[in-house]
Amino acid sequence: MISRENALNILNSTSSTEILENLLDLSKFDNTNNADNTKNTNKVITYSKNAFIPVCTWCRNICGYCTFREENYTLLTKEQMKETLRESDKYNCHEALFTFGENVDENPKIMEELNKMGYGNIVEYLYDIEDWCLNNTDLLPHTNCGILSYEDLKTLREVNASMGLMLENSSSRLCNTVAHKDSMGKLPKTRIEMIENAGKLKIPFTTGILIGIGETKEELVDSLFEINRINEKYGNIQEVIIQNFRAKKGIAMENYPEPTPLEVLKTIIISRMILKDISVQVPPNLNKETGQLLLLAGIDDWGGVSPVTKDFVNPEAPWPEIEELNKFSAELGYTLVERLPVYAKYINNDWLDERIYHKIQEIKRIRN
Ligand SMILES: O=c1nc2n(C[C@H](O)[C@H](O)[C@H](O)CO)c3cc(O)ccc3cc-2c(=O)[nH]1
Ligand SMILES: C[C@H]1O[C@@H](n2cnc3c(N)ncnc32)[C@H](O)[C@@H]1O
Ligand code: MET
Ligand code: SF4
Repeated sequence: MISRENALNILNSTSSTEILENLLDLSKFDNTNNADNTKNTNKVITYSKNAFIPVCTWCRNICGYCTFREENYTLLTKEQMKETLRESDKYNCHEALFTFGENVDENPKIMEELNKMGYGNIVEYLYDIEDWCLNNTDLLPHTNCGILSYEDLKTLREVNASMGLMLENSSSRLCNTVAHKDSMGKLPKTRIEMIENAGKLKIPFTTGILIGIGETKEELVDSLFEINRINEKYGNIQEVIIQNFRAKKGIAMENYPEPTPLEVLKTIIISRMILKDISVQVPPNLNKETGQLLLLAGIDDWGGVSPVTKDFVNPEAPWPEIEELNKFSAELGYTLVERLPVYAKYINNDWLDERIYHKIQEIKRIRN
């Protein structure tokens, strides 16, 4: 691992020689997350074929960068979700990504709708559809819905292969800025507590940082060290998403500059140097022009890509075709390999509920 000071030097560097030297240095940090540790030497880059299910678009937070949240919300019916899941099953997708607003049942209108359908809260509703998903399709649920309590995480572990929550950034200063001032759920302390609870419960976990939301370089570096600290303690972080802020019409941060390609590249370099035994993921739809350079800088995962649904968080950014991603990766000698929402090294009874473990064996039997 490098020091905080070294990481900052890399982010601050304006020398092309120095940046290229750091790229070469990456071979010393062969720390990718793969059960047999051969992923990097074998030049493998993974992705997960998924279905994006935006369960509900209301949210108790109002983040300055978000277009997902709607006051005039939609709460998907179970039938609507089943239809997407059935369709995605036909395309051999193996991940059902349930991403939605935080604590949506704090909204009394939503609670009323849930009660009418026979549910006491949103977690009961989610559990029910994820249970259906496991019984009726070959998709494995991954939930990313914001803050959940220890008890809720424990319940949802029974029906999820992995779960996720972006740390976004570890600095509470951002809670006084346009990014997070109306988002109590983005308080780093609360987010860190949930990621640690997932660790205590042995839930394979996805987290990440959102770069370009007004953080300083120090805050960016500290966020990566914080994620690594949690993983050293619990070993539950399977991957870190380096998500680049995208400016869009209608958000409070509409006129904020997006991170430059070089900022993203340097962030990937230091991520590889700081994060030990953790995959580094970059969404290909947010890095269409520069994705290949990020592969050069050591990313080893493209994240979820869907042949059926759009990215509801970034709906203006279409997914590349898997064939295109394949060509894109092959040009640098990388083989594109599909993975499940849970990484290989966590596929055992210690990290997965018995039912999920069995389902994965079943899926593997069908595929092989
Ligand atoms: O399509 C998307 N998928 C997103 N994903 C999906 C992700 O790429 C995959 O679900 C994971 O790699 C698990 O396979 C997230 C998952 C998380 O746990 C946390 C945050 C994200 C963010 C996004 C996102 O903005 N868009
Ligand atoms: C699902 C994840 O998507 C990210 N997210 C939300 N809005 C944007 C945006 N404008 N650009 C890039 N990423 C965004 C946040 O990090 C959230 O946690
Ligand atoms: N609302 C959750 C969060 O920001 C899930 C992703 S954004 C739609 O953590
Ligand atoms: S990013 Fe997530 S928490 Fe923030 S407003 Fe959007 S849905 Fe809510």
